[in-house]
Amino acid sequence: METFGTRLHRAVAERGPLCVGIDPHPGLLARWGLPDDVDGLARFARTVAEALGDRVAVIKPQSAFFERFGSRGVAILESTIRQLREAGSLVLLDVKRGDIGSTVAAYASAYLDPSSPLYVDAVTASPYLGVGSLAPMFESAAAHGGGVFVLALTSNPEGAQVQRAVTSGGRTVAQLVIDEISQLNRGAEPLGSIGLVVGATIGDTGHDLSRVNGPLLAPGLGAQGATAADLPTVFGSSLSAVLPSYSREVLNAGPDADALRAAADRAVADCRHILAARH
Ligand SMILES: O=c1ccn([C@@H]2O[C@H](COP(=O)(O)O)[C@@H](O)[C@H]2O)c(=O)[nH]1
Repeated sequence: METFGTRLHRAVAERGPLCVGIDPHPGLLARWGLPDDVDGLARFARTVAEALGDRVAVIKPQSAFFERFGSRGVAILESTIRQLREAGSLVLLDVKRGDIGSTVAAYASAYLDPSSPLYVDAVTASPYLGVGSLAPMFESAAAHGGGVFVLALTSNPEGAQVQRAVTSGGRTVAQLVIDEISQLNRGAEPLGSIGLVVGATIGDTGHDLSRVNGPLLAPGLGAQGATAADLPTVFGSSLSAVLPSYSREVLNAGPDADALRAAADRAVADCRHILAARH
């Protein structure tokens, strides 16, 4: 079975280095002329999947915007995931789950087991109950060719308070997370399947990402103020592993499918140019 790292490496080679988020904010629904209800959600998600599912490497539905409509919203999330997978994009579900290990095992069944209705290629996970508590997700990912992106240095300004706190061993919390994930990816070719989330907004991280050997998801581009030109400062010599992620910047171009495609094409061109320059 192919690993997620291998599948991601191929998808990026074929479609370009880009992740587009599906974040149906109430303001975006209004901008698209859609009602802020389940029907509006369904039309929004279907439009993005139809426009981008066959051309963007990774699509990242933000679970919160589906969950806010309860079980009907989750049903739309399920059908959106199916539609995206059928169209050929890898689906990264942004759920940022984390808990004690026995509960993480249930999250692993929900998202990384192919028999689940919410089965996706990869999920985001929070390490703040200890990186080891996420082991059931890592094991399930390994068993089924899935991936996990663990929060390390997030794009929001509040994150630093926790992530840059210094542990008893002298490393920051973020560096501890980075080092543990680096261990999990050791020796993987062409890329490990356990990634990290590192915001494109944060400037020079002051952290060592050189041994991660896994994908580095970079949210914060566009609406949060970062641009592709910021990526070299943030990622330095690890630039080749970066998966740039945009949500509102691309979604603002909708609902016209051609305009959505053009916005995604612009984003991928900007990123490809910057990432290629530093290889
Ligand atoms: O550090 C992080 C981790 C996750 N996110 C998520 O990414 C998108 C960003 O949306 P934009 O519209 O491109 O700002 C959103 O779903 C966040 O929850 C992040 O921004 N930062």
